[in-house]
Amino acid sequence: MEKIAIHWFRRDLRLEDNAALYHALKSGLPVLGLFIFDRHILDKLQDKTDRRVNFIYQEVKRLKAELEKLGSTLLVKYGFPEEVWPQLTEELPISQVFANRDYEPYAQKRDKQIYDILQSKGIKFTGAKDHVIFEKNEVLKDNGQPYTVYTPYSRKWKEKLNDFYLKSYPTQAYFSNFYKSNPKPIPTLEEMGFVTTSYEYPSREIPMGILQNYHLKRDFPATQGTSRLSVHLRFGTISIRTLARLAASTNEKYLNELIWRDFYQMILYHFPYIPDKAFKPEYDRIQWENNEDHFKAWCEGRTGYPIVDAGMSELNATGFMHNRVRMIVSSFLTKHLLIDWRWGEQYFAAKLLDYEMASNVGGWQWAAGSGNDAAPYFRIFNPALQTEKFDKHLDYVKKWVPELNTSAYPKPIVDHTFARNRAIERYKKALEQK
Ligand SMILES: Cc1cc2nc3c(=O)[nH]c(=O)nc-3n(C[C@H](O)[C@H](O)[C@H](O)COP(=O)(O)OP(=O)(O)OC[C@H]3O[C@@H](n4cnc5c(N)ncnc54)[C@H](O)[C@@H]3O)c2cc1C
Repeated sequence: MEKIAIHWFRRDLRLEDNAALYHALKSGLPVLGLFIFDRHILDKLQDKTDRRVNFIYQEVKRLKAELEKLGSTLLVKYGFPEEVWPQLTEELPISQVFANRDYEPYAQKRDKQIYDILQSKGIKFTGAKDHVIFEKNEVLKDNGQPYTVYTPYSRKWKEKLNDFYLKSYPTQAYFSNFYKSNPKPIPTLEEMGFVTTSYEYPSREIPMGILQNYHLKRDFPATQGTSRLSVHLRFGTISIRTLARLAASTNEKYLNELIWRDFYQMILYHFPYIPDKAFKPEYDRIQWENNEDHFKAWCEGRTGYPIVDAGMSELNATGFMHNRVRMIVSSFLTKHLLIDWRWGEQYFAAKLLDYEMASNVGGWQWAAGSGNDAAPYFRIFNPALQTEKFDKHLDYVKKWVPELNTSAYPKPIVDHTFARNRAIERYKKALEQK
């Protein structure tokens, strides 16, 4: 059998404008696509109807069908990558492997392990940048250190941006280089321990009208003012280059949000301890209340604070929550309830369709005040004022909390003024400790 190259799809579930796939297709070797349902990740998911798994499954099937139309196929495996790869190298004449880089700590460890396995068999493993516009050390301070504050980072990011970084990889021109194969079987979701659910995922189309008016509407959760593309950026079902190119020519505010995404990816890469520890260590001295009843009420949307409950109810029902409301509920958990931000981060990790470790940890540490460029600890969102400003007519609240103004709706679990003062005192005490 002739030598082949493998393109290992991970968070880049598309054929068009895909960096590593482009390099694979130009390698001169026939290219076979591979996707591994990774048991290190799947085994930890408790909800067997998990929306993310269903989403990935649907997209993997789409990718497989697209490849089969081109006379190729997608190999789909279920297992532990460090066991799947040695097996594949026995079964197939692999000479090179291509994949796009992933900056999460687990992925970095996994890729190093696979790199070593492949190297021991004389197989080259080539990585490419695809998930972000600028990665790792591409945007650094003048002294060579990573930025930890967003504003100067974004300034430098914009200075560095040019057409080269936004250009699409024209993979289509090389589609004839896919390895010719009959269709291969794919394990069912049920065989992998999950249940197939029907759920309508946000569209993969880029909503140009929303991008144009983004700066005016993005903060109002009752309106469709944001793009809802987060799940597609997370799994690479759209290309960040395509989106950033459109953003750069349409709406700077929208581009700024994409820069936040790059920023948090870069922060996680340079500071891989932040999923577990405060970026600013003194914040790990805070004495959290960690009241389990309060945490349960927050998770279930029964805090008696309508905007908080609406957000949690939207999250539980759909796997999505509007950014403004994410900010309010995370501030409420960490400040009003004095519950460790890691509890909230974990809850979001279990529920969010667009869960992305870098952005989620970044968002939570921002809310808790412990992050690299966080809200000052004494800035405590007032849920009532936030509602007045961003959901004046209670359209969002009423949609998600229909029991509002009935006897079924709970009384507030903490008093706002009491909670605010308690948080300021508690934070101050921790930060003043030597
Ligand atoms: C506590 C907290 C947790 C969060 N967890 C996640 C998460 O797990 N995954 C995630 O993708 N985003 C997260 N965010 C950021 C943000 O809320 C979502 O990206 C956004 O709500 C997704 O909706 P959208 O696609 O309509 O966003 P839009 O407003 O249309 O923004 C476009 C894209 O920009 C990126 N983006 C926007 N805001 C941010 C931000 N603050 N940080 C990083 N990227 C951003 C996203 O990729 C988003 O899809 C979190 C924010 C907070 C405050």
